[in-house]
This record gives sequence, structure tokens and C-alpha cells, in this order.
Amino acid sequence: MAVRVYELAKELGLESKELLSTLKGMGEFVRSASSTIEAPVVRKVKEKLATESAPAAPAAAPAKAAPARTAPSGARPAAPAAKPSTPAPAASAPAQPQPAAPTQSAAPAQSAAPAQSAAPARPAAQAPAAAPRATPQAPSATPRPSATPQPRPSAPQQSRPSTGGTPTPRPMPRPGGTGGVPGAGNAARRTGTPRPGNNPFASSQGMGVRRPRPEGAGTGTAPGGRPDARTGAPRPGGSARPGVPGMPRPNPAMMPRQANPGLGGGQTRTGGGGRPGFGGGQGRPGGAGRPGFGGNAGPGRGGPGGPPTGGGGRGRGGRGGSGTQGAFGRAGGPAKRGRKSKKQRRQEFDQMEAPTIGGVRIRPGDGSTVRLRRGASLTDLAEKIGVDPASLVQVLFNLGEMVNATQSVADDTLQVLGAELNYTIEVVSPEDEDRELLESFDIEFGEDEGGEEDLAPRPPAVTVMGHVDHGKTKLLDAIRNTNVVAGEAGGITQAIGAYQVATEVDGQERKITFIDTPGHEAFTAMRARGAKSTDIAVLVVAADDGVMPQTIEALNHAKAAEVPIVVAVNKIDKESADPTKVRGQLTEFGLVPEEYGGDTMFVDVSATARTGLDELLEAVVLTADASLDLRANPDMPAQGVAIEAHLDKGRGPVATVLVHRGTLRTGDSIVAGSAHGRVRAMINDQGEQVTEAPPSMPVQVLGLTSVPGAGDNFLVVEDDRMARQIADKRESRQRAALLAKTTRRKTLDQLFEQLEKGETQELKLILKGDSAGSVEALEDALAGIDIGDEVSLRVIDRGVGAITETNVSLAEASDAVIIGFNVRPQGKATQMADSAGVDIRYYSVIYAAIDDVEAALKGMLKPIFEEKVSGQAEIREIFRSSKFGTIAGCMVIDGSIRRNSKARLIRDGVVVTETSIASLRREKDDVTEVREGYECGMTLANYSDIKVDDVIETFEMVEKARD
Ligand SMILES: Nc1nc2c(ncn2[C@@H]2O[C@H](COP(=O)(O)OP(=O)(O)OP(=O)(O)O)[C@@H](O)[C@H]2O)c(=O)[nH]1
Repeated sequence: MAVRVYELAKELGLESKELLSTLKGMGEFVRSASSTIEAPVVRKVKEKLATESAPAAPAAAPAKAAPARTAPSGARPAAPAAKPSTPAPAASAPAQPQPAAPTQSAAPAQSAAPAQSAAPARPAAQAPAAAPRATPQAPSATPRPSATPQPRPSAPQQSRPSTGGTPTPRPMPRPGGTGGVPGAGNAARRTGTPRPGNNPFASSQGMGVRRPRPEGAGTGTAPGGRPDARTGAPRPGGSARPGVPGMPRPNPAMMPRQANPGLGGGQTRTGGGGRPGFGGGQGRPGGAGRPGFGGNAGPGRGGPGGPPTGGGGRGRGGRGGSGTQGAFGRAGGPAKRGRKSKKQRRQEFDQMEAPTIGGVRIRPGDGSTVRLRRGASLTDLAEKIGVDPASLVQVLFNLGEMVNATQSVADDTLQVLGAELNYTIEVVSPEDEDRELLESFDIEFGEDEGGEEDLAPRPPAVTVMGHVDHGKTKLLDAIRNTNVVAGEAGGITQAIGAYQVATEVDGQERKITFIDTPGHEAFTAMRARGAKSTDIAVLVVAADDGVMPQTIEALNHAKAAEVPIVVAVNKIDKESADPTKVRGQLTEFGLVPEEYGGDTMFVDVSATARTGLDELLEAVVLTADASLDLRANPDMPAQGVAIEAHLDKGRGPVATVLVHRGTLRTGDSIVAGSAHGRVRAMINDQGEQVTEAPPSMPVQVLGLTSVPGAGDNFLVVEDDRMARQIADKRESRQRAALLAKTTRRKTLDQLFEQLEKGETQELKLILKGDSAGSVEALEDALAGIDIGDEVSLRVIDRGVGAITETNVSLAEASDAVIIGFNVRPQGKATQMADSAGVDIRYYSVIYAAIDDVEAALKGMLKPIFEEKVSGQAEIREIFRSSKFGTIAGCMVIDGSIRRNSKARLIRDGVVVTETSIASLRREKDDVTEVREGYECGMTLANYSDIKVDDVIETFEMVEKARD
């Protein structure tokens, strides 16, 4: 006989919905609760329910039984209380429920199936029948039959509360978990075989620890997440609410459509908001979260209670959800709708786990080290860490710096950015960078080839260092017996020379290579390189002057380069000379003279009188012998350093190089810094052509295609092609590094400030010099000019040699000024500059260039105005005129009052208005000025509310000179 679904549901003690879902699970197509189902189906469904509920029951019961009663201990005593309620559904005698319990126990005792199959069908009627069977099994039960379930000592712990409780608390007519068949259902529960399985219809599902749950669970309103969820334990079967009678059985269809309603705002990830379906507000607690992303995930917006530690709330809980769905399979009905594919969910997850930095979503790093070359761009960094360069630009923008993706970025900026993204940025040092480059060509720089037997002694290379005017050049001059001082512009050594001299020590002729480094502060960089490229430093200290700032600086360079020092105490011919004082002073800096028990050799010399020179040379040789192993392999491709380079009009680029190891020969293919070429000719320090330059020999090399930088290393390579490749790579790297260094970075704040002022000011320069050293020194000195942020200086090009037409056209195009240092224009460059209005400045002294540039920069500053009060007049009387309006009859009490000048009206010390003097009269005459002590009449522009005793103060804005 056909029955309607709701009728059968009622009969079975289920909700129509539950029954519908069961039917669907069985493959029966039933549209709604009022649909009819045929008898065979009714039978099938009853059987199914009976079968399933039997083993699962125990767990389901506790789920609500426990909470219903305050304590599980109350289970047994509470059991009796259950009686009255249980019967109700059974719609029969109150005694019936009691027998139901025995039935439960009986069922498992014998294979549950038969008992169940019989029992569920007729709830009320069969219960009594079952009772007798059960009763004997519970003979020692409490006197009350209701307690019969308890006799089963084997009942699992969880089932205890359930056993007693299941039936009792239920206010609803449906007693047992499944089917309201007290007997069968409960019996099944008692079996104590909790099924963790994934049968969605089993009312147990091992969820015995369920908390009291208000109806409507799963709607997101429930405060009480499940305890297991909190621990992050996987949810068995995902049965959110298995078999809780009186509530709809959860199934995927009941889950919220949207996978992550808690992802509010797109930025707050998951957080507490989690999936409301699982108790919404409760959030997905931390256990399952991803602490790694906690930083940005935060507790999320969605949920009130998401524990902060939850961080990336979407943890296992989230996945539990999908697991649940999996467990339910399709049985849950229309769950498929709106569900996201695995791929979608993965993408979503990936997206979520990327935190936002400055509003940009970027996957965070893992703290690993990223090596970048100097002057790397954001694109380079992006490539290494696999993100979009544009997002890095945006991050940096949000950090307050504006750079584009391909622009060279300063090291510190890269490091800050790296730290923000959780990477350690390691900017490769120039040395490492170069070594790596050479290694890529299978070249090893800096090591002698071969073994000990291949090494031969070489002369020490010596750098002379010291304070300005302490006599470095004069001393070298004396040693070489030449005189270069006379030719110097401004009296400062501005080029580097290297010379080799010979001296006799212990009857042996020993050679020493001297490198003359300039003494001016501006050449610090070159001097530092000089110290590094040599073996021993001779520190020149004038005996009459003592230790000076640059003496210390030079000393520190030498120490940093771990170069032994020999002190030349110069100018001892002078009366004021105090060599002992110099020794004492230097002792304080760690240079203890040998005679005082130290290990530094001090030699008193006089460059002018040429005394002590031999002793100095001997001291150099002895120091070298004592502390250095000066040997090199002369039979290998030469390697060394370019000490100085310049562009010679007739000979092209000329580089003075010092060979460190190997022997340089004419015809060798060499690369020096970013210059390359083939050695066309070599000239020694005597001006003679040589064909070979062994270790420690300085020579001028001709044949390079461009001018190398002072301090650049040089090496002989296999062929011209390799030389060119290395040079090109070096050049591009240098350019990037230079760009990062010289481009003045503007922060947003600065930019906004400047934009507010209406313009940004930048002085662009093109530097041309006679040698690489001087151009470098000039650029460094110019970079040191500090006149604040309002104007900036940018060197857009630099080079060695004459000012060319190319330079002029670049200057014209970029509105730059050309600075020529010891160079002049070439060809039609002057005419071009004149017609294009390009400013070319010529200098031979570095200071003059610095001063001019500084003045130019200051000239670009906006004028500063300050107010200057010119006079004050007191209003003594007020006249009204139909022609002039209100006239103030005044006495000038200070300074003078001029017509049209700016004025302010002051009443009782308070400025009433600011205006200007519209008319000024003495007697009846218009005047331009009235001085102190005179009376006058005046009117104020657009203001007539004047009173006697008011003071009119006139002032003007005067341009103020900048400091
Ligand atoms: N009386 C005396 N004067 C000396 C001696 N050595 C150098 N001078 C003078 O000191 C001045 C500076 O000498 P330089 O050799 O140009 O000094 P420097 O250290 O090379 O100077 P910069 O090139 O500017 O760094 C010159 O006027 C020299 O004549 C010396 O031994 N005795």
C-alpha cells in the first residue's frame, strides 16, 4: 500500500527531510514529503534504516543524551526519567519504552540483523515483544525496567550516557535515533560498536562527544564548535550531526553554498569566519591553521571567536569540510550545486595563503638567501623569487619608494624589500661578482698558476700615503731624482704614477715599485685602491706638522688592506721638526717604532735635503722580507691592476698597469675593467718601449679600446673575443651598479613635497676629465655636496678625454651642464655648445669645480622671503569722506609708511586684517611716503572698520640670502 513520505516519517519517528534523503540515498526518486511511496519501497527503507541504525546507534544517542543531562553519570539514574518521555512516541503504554532497552541489548547479542529487521517496523507493537527477550539478559538491572540497558556492562563508555539518555530528554515524539524503534535502535547503540564509518545515515558515527546543540546547527549560528574540531582532529566521516533526532540530518546540501563565506573582504583570510556550516563564529581553530601565514591571516573578520592563534583559519577544518563531502558522496542531495572543483579550491587556497604586503598579494619567502648583483632591478629580484615585477614595484611604492621595474635599485632598498618578503638579499660584492664572471670563462684571477717551484721573487709594490703637503710627491721625486711637482695645477697631485727604483740592500740590488697616490681628500677612493693594490705602504708624516686627519685615514686604509707600514718622518731638515713627537703620536694609533719595542720601522727623511732616502728604501725591503712572501709566477698570462688611465690625444687610451703575476707581453689580448684590447706597445717608467713586463713592473699599455678605471684589474686572456665578452659584461654590470649608486632616490614624501612646491629641481652634469681617477674623484666629491632635498644632482654621463660633440648634444637634449676637468672641447664641440646654449665649465682644480657646482645648485633653490616691518602708524582720529571713505588720521610712530605697501591693522595687539595702504596723504597732498614723527591720512584697501588707537603696520617681503 502506498503511503506518503511524511506519514512514513512520522511512523518511523523521523523528519520527512531525513526520510527523503534516505530515500534518495537508496536511489528512489521522491520529490517531496507529500509524495507517495509504494509498499516495496516502504519495506526497503524500513529495512535499510533498521540495518544501519543498529550498530551506529550507541554513538548517536550520547550525542544529545550527554548534554541533555548535566552529567553523564546521570545516565543511569536518569534512565528512569527517560521512560515517561519515551513512551510518548510509542503511543502506547509507558512501560513499553523500557522493554525497548532490552531489545537493544538483545539485538547485538544475537546477530543484530534479525532483531532489528523485525523491530523497527513496528515501534510500539513490537517493543513489548522484545522486552521479554531483553529482560532476562538484564536480570540484575536496577529494579526499574528502564534501567535495563545498563545491565550491559560491556556498553561502551560513550554509550552510557546515551543509553540512559537517548530516550529520555527527547521532548519530541521521536524516541530513538533511528526510526523511533526503541528496541532496535537502542539495542544497536548498546552494542558499543561505535562506527566511525562514513555512513551518513548512521546516527552514531562515533560522535559521542557531541555537545548540546541547539537546533539549527549548521546554520552558522551555533556557538559551539565541535571539540574535535578544536583539536584539529579529523572529523570522522564528517557527519556533522549524525543521527540527532529532532534535527535535520546534516548533509552536504546543508552546507553553505559558498566555500568560504568567512573570507570577507578578500584580504582577511578565513580567520574565524571559517565556514559557518561548521559553527561559523567558532572559527577554524588554530590547530589546523597554518601558522606560517598567521602573520597576515590574522584572526579574520568573519568570526567573532576565531582564536587569534588560528591564523590561517583555513586549516584542517576547512579540508574536513571537503572530506565530509567526500564521505557523504552524493547522497546528500543537491550538494553538487555551487561546489568548487578541486582545482578551484587549490587556487583559492594558494591565493589565500599569500599575505598582502602593502596592499599587494605576494607569496612570502621562506627566509632563503637570494643573491643579486649590484644595481639589480626589481625585475631581477622578481625573476629570482618567482613573482610579478609589477607587484614588487607596488610593494616598494607602498614602502615609500618609487622605482620602476627595470631601474637599478640600491642595495639597501633591495635588502629592505627582501626582508619585507621574508628573503635574505645578498648583494654580491664587486669582487665576487667579477670572480663569478671570470669563472664562467674558466679563468681564475688572483692566484699564481703552478706550484712552489714556479714562483720567483718579485719587488715589493709600495704606496706612498700621507696628509696633504707632507711631502709625498717631493719624496718620490727625490727618490727618482726627478721633479714632477712643478707641473701640477693647484699644487695638488692629480694623477697616479708608478715608478720602479733600485737600491742596494746587503750588497744585493733590490727593486722597489713606487706608486704615487694623490693626497687630497677627494682622492680617497683612489688611495684606498692604491693601498689594496700594493704590498707595503709608506706613510709620510711631516715632522713639523705631525699626525693629521689624512695621516690617520691613510693609516686606516693600509691597515684595512693588511698592508705593512713603513713610516717616513719627512721634513726633518726643518727647524720645527719634531720626529719624536710623530713617533709618539703614531704609537697611539698602533704603530709602535722598532726602537720602542714595536715592529714598525720609522725613518727620518728630508725630501728636499735628500737625506735618509736609502734608509727608507732599505726599511721597505726589510719590512717586505720580514713580513711578506713576495713571489710570483712569471710564466703565466699576466694579471695585475690598472693604476691610472687616461686618453691620450695621439695614442688613444693609455693605462698604467702594475703586473702582479705573470709576464705581460706586447700582442697579448687583455681586458682591464670594462676596457679590452690588444697590447700594442708598452712603455716603462723611464719612457722606454719594452716588450715584456714581469711581476711588479709598472708599464703604460697602449692598445686598449677604451679607458679603464683606476684600480681596475687587468688580465691577459686567450683571445680578443673573450676579452671583449668579459669587458662587455663588466661594463653592463658597472653601469647598473653606477646607476643604482648615482641615481638619487626620491622618496614619496620628498616627491610629494616637491610636487606641492610646483616643481622638482635637478642639476644634470656631464663630467669629462683627463684621467679616470680624476673623473671618479670629481664625481665622488660632487656627490658629497649636500644642500638638502630641494634640488638634486645627477651625473648623466662621465668619461675620459676631450669634450666631444656627442657630449654637447647629450647635454643639450637633457639640459645638462658639462664639466671639463683638465680637458677642452674637441672639433666643433665649442660652436655646437654655443649655438645650443650648452654650458661648458672648465676646471683644473677640483675645489673650484665643487664650489661652482654647489653655487649652481644653490642658485636653483627657490628664493626664501622674509617679512620686514617698514613702519607703524597709530590712528589718532577717524574722518569719513564721501569720496575716500573712512580715512585714518595717523601719526607715524616708527619707520616710514609708504603708499601701496602691505599693511596689517592691529587692535589691542591682535591683527584684525591684512591689506595694503590704498592712499596716503599729508595735508591735502598725495604722498608716497611719510616718515616717523609726521602725521598723515591714509585709507586701507577694502577695509574701513578702523578705530582710534588701532595701529597700522606696514611691511614688505624681502628675499633672504641662503646660507
Ligand atoms: N723643508 C722641507 N720641505 C719639504 C720637504 N718635502 C716636501 N716639502 C715641501 O712641502 C710641500 C708639499 O710637498 P709635496 O710633495 O707637494 O706634498 P704632497 O704630500 O705630495 O702634497 P699633495 O700632492 O698636495 O698631496 C712642497 O712645498 C715641498 O717643497 C722636506 O723634506 N723638507
